[in-house]
Amino acid sequence: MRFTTGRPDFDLTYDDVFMSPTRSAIRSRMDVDLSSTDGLRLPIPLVVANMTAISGRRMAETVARRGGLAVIPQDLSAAVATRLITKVKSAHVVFDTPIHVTRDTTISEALALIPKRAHGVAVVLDDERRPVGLVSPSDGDGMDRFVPVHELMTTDLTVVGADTSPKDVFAKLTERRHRLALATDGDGRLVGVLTLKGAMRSAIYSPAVDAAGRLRIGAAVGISGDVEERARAMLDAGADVLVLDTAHGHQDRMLEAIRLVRTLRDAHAAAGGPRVPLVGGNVVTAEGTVDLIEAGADIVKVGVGPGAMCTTRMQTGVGRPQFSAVLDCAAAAAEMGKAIWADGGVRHPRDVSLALAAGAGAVMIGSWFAGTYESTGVMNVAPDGRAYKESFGMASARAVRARTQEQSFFERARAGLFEEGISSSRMYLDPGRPGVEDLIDFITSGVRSSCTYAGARTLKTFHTRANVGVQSRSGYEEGRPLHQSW
Ligand SMILES: NC(=O)C1=CN([C@@H]2O[C@H](COP(=O)(O)OP(=O)(O)OC[C@H]3O[C@@H](n4cnc5c(N)ncnc54)[C@H](OP(=O)(O)O)[C@@H]3O)[C@@H](O)[C@H]2O)C=CC1
Ligand SMILES: Nc1nc2c(ncn2[C@@H]2O[C@H](COP(=O)(O)O)[C@@H](O)[C@H]2O)c(=O)[nH]1
Repeated sequence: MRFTTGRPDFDLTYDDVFMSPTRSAIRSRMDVDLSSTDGLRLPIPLVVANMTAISGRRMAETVARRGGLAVIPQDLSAAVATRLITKVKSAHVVFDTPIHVTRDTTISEALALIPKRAHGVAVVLDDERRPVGLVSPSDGDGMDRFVPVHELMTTDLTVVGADTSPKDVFAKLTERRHRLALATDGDGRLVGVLTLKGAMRSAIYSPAVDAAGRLRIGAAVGISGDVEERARAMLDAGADVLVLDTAHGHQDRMLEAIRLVRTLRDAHAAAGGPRVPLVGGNVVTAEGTVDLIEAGADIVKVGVGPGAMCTTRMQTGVGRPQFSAVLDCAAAAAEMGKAIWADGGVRHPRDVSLALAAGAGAVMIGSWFAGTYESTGVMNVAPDGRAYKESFGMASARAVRARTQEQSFFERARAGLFEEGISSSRMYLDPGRPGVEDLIDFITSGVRSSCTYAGARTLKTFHTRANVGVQSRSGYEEGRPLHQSW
């Protein structure tokens, strides 16, 4: 990456910079290879932040099917995290996990379940798990809430074999003018569902899979509890990446934790398990990056204070504008043959492109994904009718209270003093992009386009070719669309 007019002597946020187009030989945006350059070779360079309000089973499955990776938070008990990893590992790599109900489920129960997934229906199963109907929210219009679904379900179904290709599913749905196909096994039992849009996406995206062809998932390990026990449990559960995560990653406890987990990971690999990459963070300096890599991190997580739930900078004055932090840490990691994740502060597709231009191997996103069907929260409806989910920071009073449940009253009260995140925020679902896959489409199409403007077929080349300028506030404002006349 180069600065058009030289690097300024102050640090830069994503908003402070823009990219100039350069001559390109790339004929189509679809010719761009979006594989991550962090050593994980994820088909798309997106990672879901290990935040309790965001990253759970549904998020992990859905994002991995489109080629990204979700990291489950450290605050889940080892037993819950293990069950979650097992479920993601047994999920189908193409078909979405269905919402299913029985014939006698009431419409009100079905309606409560449907918003948990983006496909917008519940499949009605018989006692043998064979599909017999579909219910969608409109089926409940004007109906008594206690009516069993078999009285109002649709029975005109498109059923395909679980080995049908996404393109064939798309063709069949188009021919039948249906929106959703049900995939069944040889005994007619439900395996999964695929919408028309899902079939199109499955033909475009490749899933992020492990050596055995199962969906990939990462797990976070905090540094305050029993690091060894937690890391061992996550390795045994089959996590594909371990993320050692704390606010101030450039501290001795983090370095000790990385060394310890590296030893466990190496023993796990020597015993025939995979060599699970270790991620450590968060830091914002080249020195921090070097120290974490020397301790054994394969990837360093970069970002202090840019997050949407974050009060660190206001509370402490500490942090660093994220574009410069990513640029310096990525350069330091690259010199050691390693990579970084740009973590936090992403609000538009352009921010992802700029982080990749600055050298990030992948980009971690939290709050933006909180306002989707797949985040862990319960769907709420505001008085104005807009759907939203509640999100909160991992260093908020709410998260600290949950994390310290086992500790004494004194320790809990003391921990509560160090609040560095917000405990409640409304993340509205974008009616045009209510699912995380809609946001992934939005982001990856933006990044594909950025790459072709830079004449780059891969993200490695994009980093080399990106031509970055520094802009004024009005330069940034000029680029914002206007939804009404001025
Ligand atoms: N990227 C970011 O900007 C930030 C991210 N977070 C996220 O919040 C979650 C919780 O992190 P965290 O609060 O570190 O909790 P942890 O449970 O990881 O505990 C942090 C440990 O480090 C010690 N510590 C020393 N200095 C600091 C410091 N400046 N800030 C925090 N801890 C310090 C703490 O001891 P003691 O309590 O005795 O001081 C504690 O033992 C993580 O997921 C983290 O990524 C939190 C804040 C900023
Ligand atoms: N200072 C704080 N940072 C937090 C907190 N919870 C999470 N985080 C960090 O934010 C990113 C995600 O950023 P986003 O802009 O995409 O939401 C996450 O990975 C953490 O590093 C917090 O309570 N305080």
